[in-house]
Amino acid sequence: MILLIDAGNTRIKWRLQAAAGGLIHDEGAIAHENLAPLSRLRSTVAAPLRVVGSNVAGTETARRIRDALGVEGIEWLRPGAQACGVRNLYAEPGQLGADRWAALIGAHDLHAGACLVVMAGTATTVDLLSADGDFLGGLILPGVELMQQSLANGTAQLPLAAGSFAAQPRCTADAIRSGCLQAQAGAIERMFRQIAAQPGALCLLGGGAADAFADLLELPLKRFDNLVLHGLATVAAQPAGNTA
Ligand SMILES: Nc1ncnc2c1ncn2[C@@H]1O[C@H](COP(=O)(O)OP(=O)(O)O)[C@@H](O)[C@H]1O
Ligand SMILES: CC(C)(COP(=O)(O)O)[C@@H](O)C(=O)NCCC(=O)O
Ligand SMILES: [K+]
Repeated sequence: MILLIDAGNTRIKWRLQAAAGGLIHDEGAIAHENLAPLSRLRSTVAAPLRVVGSNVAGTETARRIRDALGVEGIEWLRPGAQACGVRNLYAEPGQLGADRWAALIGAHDLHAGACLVVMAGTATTVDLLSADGDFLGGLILPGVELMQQSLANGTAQLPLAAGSFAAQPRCTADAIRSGCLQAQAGAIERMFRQIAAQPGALCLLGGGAADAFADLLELPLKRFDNLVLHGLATVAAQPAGNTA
């Protein structure tokens, strides 16, 4: 059995499957505060269990996950210069978030053409992947919630209110919500222009906040909620994956 773990800044997503490319037994998402579901999971799985993960939530999180699972050897993905047909063109490949790296590997495995890999999580990342597997570069934006919070935190008059999207917002709450959603959608559409002319160019969208603006996007779009986990499975299926 293999357990795949995507530890993000808001939540920890996990998937238990028979083998790297095998049948999915169970999956879920949990808050950082309560890792008990991972301990329960471990106790229901007959050993041996291989654990492969990506973590952008810090070393303390890695330690807590290890303790909750009661395993020593978690194979954490380390972004490098290349893996599974994807080449990392970051000036310092190791600086790239492990979740972005896994998602790019997952995207390249799923889609033959150029794609824009968008993950709407705590932050929103918008990453360009060429048809031949080059990660060309990408954006990091505050996620939808962080954008709204930053306005409430940084101003006297703006509340953290539940607004709705409007093309022409006419109240403060709607203006905030619409501004944050348009910022996300606009950044994504502008990045997509760089690959739009290529045959089969596609935007792959995932992450917990994707529903908030998916409908606004005017581009070829495919929702894929577990791109990071799919990428981790792709890495795990390699004879010598780029994990440590
Ligand atoms: N049940 C939920 N719990 C937490 N966040 C959620 C939930 N549903 C939607 N969200 C949104 O999804 C974001 C977290 O998405 P996720 O992909 O798990 O992020 P990360 O990988 O950064 O942990 C939150 O910022 C929030 O906007
Ligand atoms: C950009 C991120 C904060 C996104 O994290 P998330 O929203 O998934 O929790 C994460 O991928 C990260 O810490 N990256 C390291 C810096 C980089 O990718 O350039
Ligand atoms: K993530």
